[in-house]
Amino acid sequence: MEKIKLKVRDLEMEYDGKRALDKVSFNVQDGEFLSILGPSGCGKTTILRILIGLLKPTGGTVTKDGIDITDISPAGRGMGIVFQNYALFENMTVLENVEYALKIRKENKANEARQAVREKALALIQQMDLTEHIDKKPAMLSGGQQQRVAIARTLIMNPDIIMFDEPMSALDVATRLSLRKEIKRIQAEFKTTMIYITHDQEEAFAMSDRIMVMKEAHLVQIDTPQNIISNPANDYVKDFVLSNLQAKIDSLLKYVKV
Ligand SMILES: Nc1ncnc2c1ncn2[C@@H]1O[C@H](COP(=O)(O)OP(=O)(O)OP(=O)(O)O)[C@@H](O)[C@H]1O
Repeated sequence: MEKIKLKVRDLEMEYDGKRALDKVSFNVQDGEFLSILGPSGCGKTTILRILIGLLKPTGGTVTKDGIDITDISPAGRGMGIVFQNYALFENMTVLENVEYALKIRKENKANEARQAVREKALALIQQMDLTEHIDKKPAMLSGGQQQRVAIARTLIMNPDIIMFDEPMSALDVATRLSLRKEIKRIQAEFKTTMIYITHDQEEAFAMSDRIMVMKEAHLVQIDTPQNIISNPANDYVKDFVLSNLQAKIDSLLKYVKV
């Protein structure tokens, strides 16, 4: 039976009297890949910052595994986040970046714990295909490699939910495609619940179990990619989601010989 991982109810956010979220409610299933899709300024990042605990909502609740976490600090939520700009420590090597958070947590423990942290970091670095770059600083890596370091650094904390805030927007097309596969592989292997913010329709349709479409502080539709295509909630969904995909299909069809 499906289990609800996150329950979001009537989420509201106001910045200086301006509404950025208006009564947004949705569930995220355990192990699900949910994309939040919408144009710039519709409230995607605001939702993510509230879910992870960096921002306190002006109204509504967030429940994880049946426990109200609305007022719990980010560190106590067991969630990880991967940012658009990687947010790596520039003065640290790949290994130091990946180890950092877990090392801090276990700082006062025995050498044995430190050894365990090292082993876990090495295993993740290998899994993310970064072994040859282990002693390099972020500036010496490509954008895709830096994003893989950022993902390894998140995974070392064993989060049961990982949020991605437009993680591919600075990357070229080929790197995006390989990182998409990598993220889906991690999801399958670790059974992690993933919430993925994007304004790229194709990315959302290629990766998601369900897509949540937003417009101007409101949730417009949340459903599987198939159902959004076959049954868009309104003209906005049809235009924003589908016409953009159609434009891509049309441009590809030019290359098809009939
Ligand atoms: N700290 C803030 N102070 C004031 N207004 C803010 C703040 N953060 C966001 N907003 C406003 O709230 C609305 C939603 O912003 P948000 O960043 O959540 O949108 P978004 O969908 O993530 O956009 P983008 O795709 O451009 O990142 C926007 O109108 C934005 O200008």
